[in-house]
Amino acid sequence: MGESVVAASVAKPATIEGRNIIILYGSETGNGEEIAMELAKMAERLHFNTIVDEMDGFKLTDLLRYSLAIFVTSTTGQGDMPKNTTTLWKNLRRTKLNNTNCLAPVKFSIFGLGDSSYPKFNWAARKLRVRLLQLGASEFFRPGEADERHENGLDSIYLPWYQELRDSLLAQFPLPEGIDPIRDDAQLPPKYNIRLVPSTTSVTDETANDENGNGPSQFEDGEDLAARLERMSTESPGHETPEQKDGTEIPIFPPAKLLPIPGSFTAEVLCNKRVTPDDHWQDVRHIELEVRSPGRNGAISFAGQTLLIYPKNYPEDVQKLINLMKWADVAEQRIEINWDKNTRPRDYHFPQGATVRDVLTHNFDITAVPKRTFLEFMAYHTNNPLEKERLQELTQRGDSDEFYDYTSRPRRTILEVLEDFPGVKIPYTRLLEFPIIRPREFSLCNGGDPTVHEDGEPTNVYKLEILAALVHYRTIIRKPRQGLCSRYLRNLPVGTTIQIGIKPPSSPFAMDDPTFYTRPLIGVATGTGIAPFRALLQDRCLREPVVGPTLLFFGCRNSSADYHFQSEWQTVPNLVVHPAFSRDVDASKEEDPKLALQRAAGIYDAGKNYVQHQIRNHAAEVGRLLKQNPIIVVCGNSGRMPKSVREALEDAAVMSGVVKDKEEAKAWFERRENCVYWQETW
Ligand SMILES: Cc1cc2nc3c(=O)[nH]c(=O)nc-3n(C[C@H](O)[C@H](O)[C@H](O)COP(=O)(O)O)c2cc1C
Repeated sequence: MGESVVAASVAKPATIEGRNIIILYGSETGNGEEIAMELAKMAERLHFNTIVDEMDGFKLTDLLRYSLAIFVTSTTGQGDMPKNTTTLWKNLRRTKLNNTNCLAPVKFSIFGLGDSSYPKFNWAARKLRVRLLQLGASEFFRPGEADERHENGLDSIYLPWYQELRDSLLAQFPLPEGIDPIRDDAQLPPKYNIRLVPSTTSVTDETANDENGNGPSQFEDGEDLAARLERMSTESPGHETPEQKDGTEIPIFPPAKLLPIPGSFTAEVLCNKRVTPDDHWQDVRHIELEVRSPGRNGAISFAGQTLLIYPKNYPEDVQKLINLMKWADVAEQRIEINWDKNTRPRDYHFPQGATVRDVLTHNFDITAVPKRTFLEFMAYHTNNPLEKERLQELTQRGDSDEFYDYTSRPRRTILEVLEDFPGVKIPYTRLLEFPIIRPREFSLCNGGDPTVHEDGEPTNVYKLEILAALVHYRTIIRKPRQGLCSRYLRNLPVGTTIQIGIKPPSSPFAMDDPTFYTRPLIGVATGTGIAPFRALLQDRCLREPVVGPTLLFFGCRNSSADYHFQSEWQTVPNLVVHPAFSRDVDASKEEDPKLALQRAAGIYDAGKNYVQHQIRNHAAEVGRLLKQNPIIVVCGNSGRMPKSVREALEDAAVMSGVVKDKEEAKAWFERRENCVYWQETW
């Protein structure tokens, strides 16, 4: 029933006494976790008894039980360790461990993930490595440092490192005679078991027992999802279905079922308004949410915090996958998932009483661009030799270009890839091989006091606001693309209850430090990067009657299209704004000989006026604030912007006489006693 028509061969690793490895990861958005999982599979193929876990899931003393350890960690915030490393990292740094050599038995290697546009590139991995060495651990293999900025992203460094690590493991820890590594064309057994639950059975797993008694796949009007999809497919196109501005149908919105995610809560959508003109290239939404906080009335500050939104798949996409995989007969059945001991990933939260259709809707990102490991997995589940061969070719680790040309560059989705390989039939028992849907992060754009007041009294209701740029573009194969969350937000109806979370600020200073409100602030923001800056300004205005001087450099395309919150700036005390419009070119200015000279010196570029040009244009103002121990906040797109801005600020420091030359300027911005530098780019 719904089971694979393709019998993939499964090879179990041998149990070899003492051949243990532990792979510990720190990850914020899943890249590090993905790499850790892939390394674990590689180690299992080499017959290591392998454990993979978040760093926080692990005690320092337990580390000593493993002969080998691989650490994988990204860097987050301002050169910080990811949240799921905090406890282990704190324990490792305990002063009483200094000079103890307590990790002498541990042989380790470390792989860092970072982005070289941040001033503290790969600092988390570097700090961790230094501390492990200080405590006496030794390296069995060289460290790796991947950079998101490379042409093929993290893979440019990761793939060769992976290959060398594998060779090194085999050379240093050879297999006993008669045991060979498990070949890549044989599948490893899963660490979980999925079974269908007969409808009369009561199960104790979190996937069962819907407390509210609601059918898991029902709309608010009670109509069953499967029935509605069936009805839709027999209706003429457009019938009853409203149209979007571009003439395409608005698809049925995903059901509002909530997931049992610890720390998350619900919010009601109050407003979902497009703030850029219809003919502007980008659809930017101002979204307002109402949150009820039981037991808490009055002031609460959200400035600098990040809102997490949990998007869902559209029913039509889920149906497409069900048809492709031939899962129709199991789609509405409840499932129970059991994990091998100590292998349950912490971020899997299935709806109560979940069916196959439910987990496909709420948990798995079926429109993500597939990772190499997913294509490898597909190869196990086709009987078509041509498909198998093609998938194996695409996933060769030595040649990442072919893989990128097929997946990342055209942004092909998992659904499309499965359509390209119709012979692939994944059994529902391997559902967990699909990538998990992760929450998307948005900086809150309101601060101050977001409490809703009634009759002058504060209530326990709060308003949260975000500014979301929806991802929608055509790829090199001319296919229109939308991000999973962008599509979710684009059609999000007012009045819907959605699931959200809040992440604390990653700011390098304490937000409750009173000097934060009076110190000068230099803000550099591009596009929706203005969101956290607006929240900070609202906070500063509320808290302190004397707000420190504030200088804002804001970059966008046009003064008339995406100059967000322009009308609000006049009311903010002590604020000077210097916008930069990259597409508004004033032809008369181009003829100005003074500007022509400035352009030649890279100070003014009439064709492309970016924030970095404006920083240099106003070097004297910047210098005045630099001398007063300012907070500097840089928000917006990653890429070249953060580096160009840093260079422009260094130039401004030289031009205004704060420092003597560029070299001194570089060191000046690093010193905490001169300024606090906070970069929030994505
Ligand atoms: C808010 C934020 C802050 C970041 N800060 C840094 C940083 O200070 N240094 C760095 O090298 N990379 C930084 N990065 C880049 C991440 O390390 C990189 O994107 C990595 O692939 C994320 O992996 P993960 O999904 O496992 O967390 C930052 C990324 C984000 C989104």
